[in-house]
Amino acid sequence: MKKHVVLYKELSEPLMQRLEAQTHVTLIKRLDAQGLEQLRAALPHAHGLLGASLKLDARLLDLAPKLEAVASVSVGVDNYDIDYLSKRKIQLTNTPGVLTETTADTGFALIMATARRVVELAIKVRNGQWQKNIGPEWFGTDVHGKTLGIIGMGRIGEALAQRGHFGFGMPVIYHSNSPKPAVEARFNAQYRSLNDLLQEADFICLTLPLTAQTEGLIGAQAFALMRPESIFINIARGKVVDEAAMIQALQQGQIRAAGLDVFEREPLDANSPLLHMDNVVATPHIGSATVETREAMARCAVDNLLAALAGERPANPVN
Ligand SMILES: NC(=O)C1=CN([C@@H]2O[C@H](COP(=O)(O)OP(=O)(O)OC[C@H]3O[C@@H](n4cnc5c(N)ncnc54)[C@H](O)[C@@H]3O)[C@@H](O)[C@H]2O)C=CC1
Ligand SMILES: O=C(O)C(=O)CO
Repeated sequence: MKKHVVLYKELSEPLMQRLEAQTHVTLIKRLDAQGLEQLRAALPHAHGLLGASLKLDARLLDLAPKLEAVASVSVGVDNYDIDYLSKRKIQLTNTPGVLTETTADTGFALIMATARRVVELAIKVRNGQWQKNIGPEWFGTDVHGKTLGIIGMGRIGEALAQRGHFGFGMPVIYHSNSPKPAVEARFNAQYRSLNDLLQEADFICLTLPLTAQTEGLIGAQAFALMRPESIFINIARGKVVDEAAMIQALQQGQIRAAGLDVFEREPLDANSPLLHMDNVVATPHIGSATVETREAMARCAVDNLLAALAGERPANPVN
């Protein structure tokens, strides 16, 4: 008998065909109010779930007594109650690795955009404000040769270090759970305490997961340690940062600029002060959002789900 899978993310035709060949699929196209209703109605029959961007807590999981596996189309797993999934012996999987390079590209795009004021100045050109040779008031700051600070030296942190070290001649300093000698050797990187990194780095980049330990890690005290010429980049998760403290740091000139792909609440509120600051580049959580990478992530999630439902060990177990 085929098992029942609930998808809350659309898949490409080839992946859909693969999944449908082996399982009964219920597709929920959008997680709006109606989609959530459909999800609740489908959960009692579900053996497998596949999707992203849904807070999957005990309340929802309790609607799914037959659930065996959840395949997240993401590397971050902060949306899942992992302890409860484990207690219920439900296999959670994620998609590490396949999105690493693309997400590091996004990080570097934010570094370049903030340092060279790409978005702010492109808007001025579009608005007809470029009417004479530009002066220092439109100058940016160099990226090459500046100190790159990475908080969370994992897969994406390393890919960022690679770009900074080999591509831009940047000295790399990092803070992580523990020192990483192989990374230090490869990128001539140096370990720092969190506070030392915040004081020393020209670019402070977050590439660590959202966990109970990292929630709110970068707050008012952390921004107070940064320098007025520092640029803050967040491609990790919004809740690692105290957003109100970050807004205050930007308003008071405690830091030069911020490049933000993730926010405390997503989508970002249209009234957020961040949207009225020339020195903020805000993107809509596009870290892994390329055609190629999103397909690779979906393929990885389908592989994981089918393996788990077949009683095999999936390639990317989380619990
Ligand atoms: N903006 C976006 O679209 C994307 C965001 N992400 C986020 O990036 C995160 C990192 O992804 P990967 O590099 O693949 O994960 P990873 O597990 O390879 O790296 C995370 C690193 O952070 C370190 N870390 C964990 N807790 C820490 C703490 N309390 N203090 C210091 N370091 C700590 C770990 O030791 C590890 O080295 C994901 O969990 C996800 O939240 C990932 C992909 C796309
Ligand atoms: O994979 C993740 O964790 C993301 O944030 C989206 O790619």
